[in-house]
Amino acid sequence: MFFSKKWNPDGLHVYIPGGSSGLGLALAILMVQKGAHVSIVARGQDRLDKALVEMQNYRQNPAQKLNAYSFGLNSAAEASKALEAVCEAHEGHSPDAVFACAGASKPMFFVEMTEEDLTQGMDSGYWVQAWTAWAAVRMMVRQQRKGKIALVSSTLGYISYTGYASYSPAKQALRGLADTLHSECMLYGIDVHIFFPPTMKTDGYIEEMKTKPDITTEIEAKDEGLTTEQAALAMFTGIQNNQAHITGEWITNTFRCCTRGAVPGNNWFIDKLIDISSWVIVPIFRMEHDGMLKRHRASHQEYLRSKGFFS
Ligand SMILES: NC(=O)C1=CN([C@@H]2O[C@H](COP(=O)(O)OP(=O)(O)OC[C@H]3O[C@@H](n4cnc5c(N)ncnc54)[C@H](OP(=O)(O)O)[C@@H]3O)[C@@H](O)[C@H]2O)C=CC1
Ligand SMILES: CCCCCCCCCCCCCCCC(=O)[C@@H](N)CO
Repeated sequence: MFFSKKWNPDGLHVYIPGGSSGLGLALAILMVQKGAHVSIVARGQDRLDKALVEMQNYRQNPAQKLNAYSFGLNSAAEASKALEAVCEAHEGHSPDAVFACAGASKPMFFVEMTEEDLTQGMDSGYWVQAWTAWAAVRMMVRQQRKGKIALVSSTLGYISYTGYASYSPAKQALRGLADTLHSECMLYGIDVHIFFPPTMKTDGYIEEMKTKPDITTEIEAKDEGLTTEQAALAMFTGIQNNQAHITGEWITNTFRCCTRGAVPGNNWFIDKLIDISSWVIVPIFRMEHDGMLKRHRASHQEYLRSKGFFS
């Protein structure tokens, strides 16, 4: 609304699952800089400890509660336990905002994926955030408290290409969950957002490069990506502007506008102009993309042979 005040995290409790690294850590630091009480959760204690030390450097006042807890988040029980631990330092009150950043990807060719690769893709792309959303919304509703929930998808939550058969479905499922909750949580005055970041050079990115097919890297070469600081700021700005779907650069924003579904857009007029531009831009992307794949056929056969796939 024209006169409505922008969301201000100063003095609020912000819970960031996946806050020990990458986007989550950049967002945690940004929230500390804005005066929020910040809790982060991840599995690895080392990175949690380092992250907490870094967050302390940005503290605005001595009253800010900055906490880190080690939990896995892959099940309802773990996500609930993590949430309870996080709320203990806040008289058991539900967080004012939950920004679910945890996630991982293991890009590979579909034909090389095992059953475990595919099911783990849903665990570490979808359930790792979905269970937190489930636990947090239930807690907010039980306590009759309002709040904000933001999930983190990816450009691959809108589109996909070779290599992401275990990851893109999970990120697209997160979009389905966010759009459902955007509607359902109106019953409770809880705002729901979802962010679609492009490439960010994080620890997670270094990890995914270990298995990523060359052809996937080649397709992604046109994506300049964002630093985690830029991405965190884009996510925060989108949340402040109450955007249902948030993007941080033009490529993903184009896919947002031409894959728009039925949630509110970000600008009634400009979104349409971008949608019209996609009528030209997307076929150009696709021509280039399809050409790359077709040119890669012979060397892919060679690759599969060298891996013993046919024997
Ligand atoms: N980097 C990129 O190019 C892109 C990333 N994204 C998405 O953005 C989000 C952040 O990515 P990025 O910053 O690169 O990731 P990082 O790998 O750098 O950080 C991921 C964070 O999540 C935690 N985490 C991962 N799995 C679990 C789990 N099962 N339980 C608890 N905590 C977990 C990690 O800690 P620990 O491992 O110790 O548990 C870490 O704190 C992810 O959802 C990712 O899919 C989207 C688009 C592009
Ligand atoms: C069929 C037409 C396809 C056209 C493609 C052109 C667009 C290229 C930009 C893609 C950027 C993707 C970033 C995703 C990062 C991500 O989520 C992973 N790094 C996992 O973490």
